[in-house]
Amino acid sequence: MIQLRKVSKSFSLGDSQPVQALADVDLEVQKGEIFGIVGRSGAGKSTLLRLVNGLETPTSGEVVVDGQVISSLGERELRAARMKIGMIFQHFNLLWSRTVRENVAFPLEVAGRPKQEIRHKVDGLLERMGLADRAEAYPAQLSGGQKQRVGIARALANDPRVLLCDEATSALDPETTSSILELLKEINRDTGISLLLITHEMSVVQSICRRVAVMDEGRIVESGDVESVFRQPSHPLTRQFVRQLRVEGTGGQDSPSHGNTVIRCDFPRWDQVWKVLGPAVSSSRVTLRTLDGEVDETGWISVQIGGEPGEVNRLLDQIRGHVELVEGKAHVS
Ligand SMILES: Nc1ncnc2c1ncn2[C@@H]1O[C@H](COP(=O)(O)OP(=O)(O)OP(=O)(O)O)[C@@H](O)[C@H]1O
Repeated sequence: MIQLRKVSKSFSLGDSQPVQALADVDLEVQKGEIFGIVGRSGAGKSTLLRLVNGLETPTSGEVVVDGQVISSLGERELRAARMKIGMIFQHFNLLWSRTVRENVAFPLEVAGRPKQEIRHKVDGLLERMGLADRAEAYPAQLSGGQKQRVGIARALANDPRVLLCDEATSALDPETTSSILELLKEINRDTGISLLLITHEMSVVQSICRRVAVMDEGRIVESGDVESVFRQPSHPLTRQFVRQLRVEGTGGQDSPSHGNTVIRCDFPRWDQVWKVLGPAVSSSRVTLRTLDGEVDETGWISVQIGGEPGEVNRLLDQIRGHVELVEGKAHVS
């Protein structure tokens, strides 16, 4: 569905040396898959997304979306192609002077759809996003999670084939992050839309992606199935990311449901962490935050579990199936 073939992008800044944001990137996102790209700040993730929706053109190489070479389309064709590529953002990018309904209607108005069709479509999307009763509210009157739901509804308005997610949960607390990720999973399941998301949070990748690519200095340094990459990370940067397994919360101000459950896990080897916690996290709506410890150095990590109490208990029950869990301590032998 999305292909990058030998894509490089450099930016020239006056007389200084050009900045190489992407170098020789090959990437393929299949139809209906959820693909994650992780990397530190400046790795080139946003540039990659901007190339996919045609906001940037590559210095060399080719970007193909749904069979169309995005990088060589004329202005009018590009506008039409962009309608089939939805995008959601970390800071939502909503129109603040428009109501929820008007925000979602906006891309349909731009596409010149008839009024009646717009009304019908927007009603359906608001219903689907659980926002029907907030249709006449303004973005400033909504919570972060609700704002992102408006962003998602707006991105889906023209029935795109691809949804690009730019750090879509980075500004949200752990519980809201879980609900937004769950919603994205459902949308992917129900519509078969392909999702390409960029994030610096491995927990996001762990929760919803099937495959992942790790970027560093404009290059993809490792990629593959999430499970195998997490189990046996080969690049030092990937190891660092996997080791973190960290959810950046809201500046340490945890909601009550994110702060109550802390377990210390004794792991003889790093790969056990993924083996035990990975499947449990994938099948429940929880987030994990590593508080302390390094498996390689201390032999344990302490993990704070966030989410609804029922979901947290479900995760603990699943862990119990694999490890001995005694008074907040899990042992793997
Ligand atoms: N329009 C631009 N002009 C000049 N340099 C740019 C431009 N856009 C990006 N860059 C440079 O390209 C490199 C990659 O930036 P990019 O924003 O793609 O990284 P990123 O991984 O998304 O980082 P972050 O997570 O901080 O957003 C950086 O060195 C950045 O300064």
